[in-house]
Amino acid sequence: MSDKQKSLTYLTKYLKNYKKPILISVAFYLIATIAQVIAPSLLGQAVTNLSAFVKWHGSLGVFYQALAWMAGFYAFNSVATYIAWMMMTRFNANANNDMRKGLFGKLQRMTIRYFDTHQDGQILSLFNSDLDNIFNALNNAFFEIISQSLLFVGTIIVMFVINWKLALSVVATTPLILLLSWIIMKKAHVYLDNQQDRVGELNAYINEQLNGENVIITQGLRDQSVAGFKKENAKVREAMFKGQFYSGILNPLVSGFSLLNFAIVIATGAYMIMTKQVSQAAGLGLIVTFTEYSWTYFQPLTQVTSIYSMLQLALTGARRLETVEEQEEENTVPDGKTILGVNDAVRLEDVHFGYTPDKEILHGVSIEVPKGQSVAVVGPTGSGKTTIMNLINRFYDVNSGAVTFDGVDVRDLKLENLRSNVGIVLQDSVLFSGTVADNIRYGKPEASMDEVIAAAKEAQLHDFVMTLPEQYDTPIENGQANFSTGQKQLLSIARTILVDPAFLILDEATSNVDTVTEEKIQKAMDNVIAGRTSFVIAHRLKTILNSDKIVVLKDGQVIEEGPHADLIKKRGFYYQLYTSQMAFE
Ligand SMILES: Nc1ncnc2c1ncn2[C@@H]1O[C@H](COP(=O)(O)OP(=O)(O)OP(=O)(O)O)[C@@H](O)[C@H]1O
Repeated sequence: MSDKQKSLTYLTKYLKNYKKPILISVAFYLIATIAQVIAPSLLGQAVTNLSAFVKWHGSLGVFYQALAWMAGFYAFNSVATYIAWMMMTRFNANANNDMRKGLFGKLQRMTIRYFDTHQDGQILSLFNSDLDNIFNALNNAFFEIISQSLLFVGTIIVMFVINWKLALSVVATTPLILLLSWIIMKKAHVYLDNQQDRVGELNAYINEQLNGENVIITQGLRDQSVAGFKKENAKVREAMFKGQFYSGILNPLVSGFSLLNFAIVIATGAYMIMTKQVSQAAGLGLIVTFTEYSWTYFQPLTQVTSIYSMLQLALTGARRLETVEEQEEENTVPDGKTILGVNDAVRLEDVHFGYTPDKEILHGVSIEVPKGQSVAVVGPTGSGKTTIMNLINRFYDVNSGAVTFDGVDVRDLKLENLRSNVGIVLQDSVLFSGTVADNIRYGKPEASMDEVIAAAKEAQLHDFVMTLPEQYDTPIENGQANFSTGQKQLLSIARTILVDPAFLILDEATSNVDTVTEEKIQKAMDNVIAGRTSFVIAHRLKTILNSDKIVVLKDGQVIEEGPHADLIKKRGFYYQLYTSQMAFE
């Protein structure tokens, strides 16, 4: 699909529900245009009558009558335009609302791959730049184009009906204008597209730097961060300048041509009077009428060129949003099977997987986590531990082999059913706005306060919550500053305990917390693991000594497995890992 088709597909999709208000507004614009197009001919009549009066001293009745009609038509034009504008503003707000909802909903259905490969800032700019551009264009440009097109066509028809020679003189320069506009618009289109892409990149940079502010400050990287910003900002400035420059020169160009046309119209009218094609009075009337028409005729051209950049930015936005709409969604397997807990085992069976086709990360990994047992996976950084978690939870699909729950391939399970059976405690726990209790209840909103407190106790969080000013009703402050990393992880464990998943994945993170918190986390983890089928990604071997089985992963392959004591006896890779870690404890 071409870029233009993409933009139109997107806009049609969201605007087609508003056919009725659009048609009514167009109808009112049509009425307004008819009034606006007729008014100048009345002005001409008035002038003809006035000049006849000056010459022959007849009656001024027609003059006053024409003036009154003209005022009436202009008033009618204002009222109809006002009604059309009101309807359009309302429908635009609703359509933009639909687009925002559509985008957010779509993002919620996207695959993890999309979020892994797109920066937050780029995604945010869809909301705060692209949708805004569409809103502005719909409000200020879309209907302007409709009304101006109607005015344009109407003016041409009326001009040719009144006097074809003068009508020709008005439209004489149009082919040249259209050719020049086409050339300039093509150039502007490229630069305006570029402008939006650069704005997206700048947003992504700002977002990344703000997220990494702690590191920037502690590592003394502020100058570097500002230098990076200046570089990205300069790209935006350059793209904006070029985009606005090319789209901006259209307007003065067309305005220049419209002035030239006044001269052409007056000269043609004067020529017609001098060559006696028309009487002096009628000729003067025609000149006044056609200078007015010349203005009305050029108005759409100047208007459209002045809003061109706005329109183009909206089309670019629509294209970028349509690209998002086309993205692959998570396959929810609506007709899939369901399981009720884990009754046998969760298995990885000869799994091969790579995030990209050219780089395989897991090379035939097989792991079995029998019901009720805790299996830990250890291995050097980058060996593929987190990748296994991503496959079990079906964030990604295997290239070959299978991940099975009680023998059922996860790809055959309803996604909702799979996720409801799996609970994950991540290293980086996220708290949402709301109270502490709301956050513990996150996965089970209907949980009673007693259940919340019991989960918090089991997760070793209760004592800390009792020290907070409003205890379980304490709001999570912006930026979650009232919670430390360790406390956030305890809260995340409490959340998981409350949901009571059949299968648990723990991405253990005891590395950057103090020893007291570390002990608490350890205790909470032991509590949450007890009696549950679980898979623990271990970074510190001390924490997994009691696991039923330890799987050692290296370069995407299982090289050893068994209980801690057996692996130590074996004196292989695990033994080396363990002894080197213990030396630092
Ligand atoms: N979203 C991704 N896209 C592409 N490659 C990825 C992605 N996530 C991880 N990788 C790559 O896959 C490999 C395994 O990464 P993974 O995160 O599974 O390792 P890990 O054992 O969990 O490491 P760590 O102990 O540091 O967390 C690495 O080479 C990593 O660069």
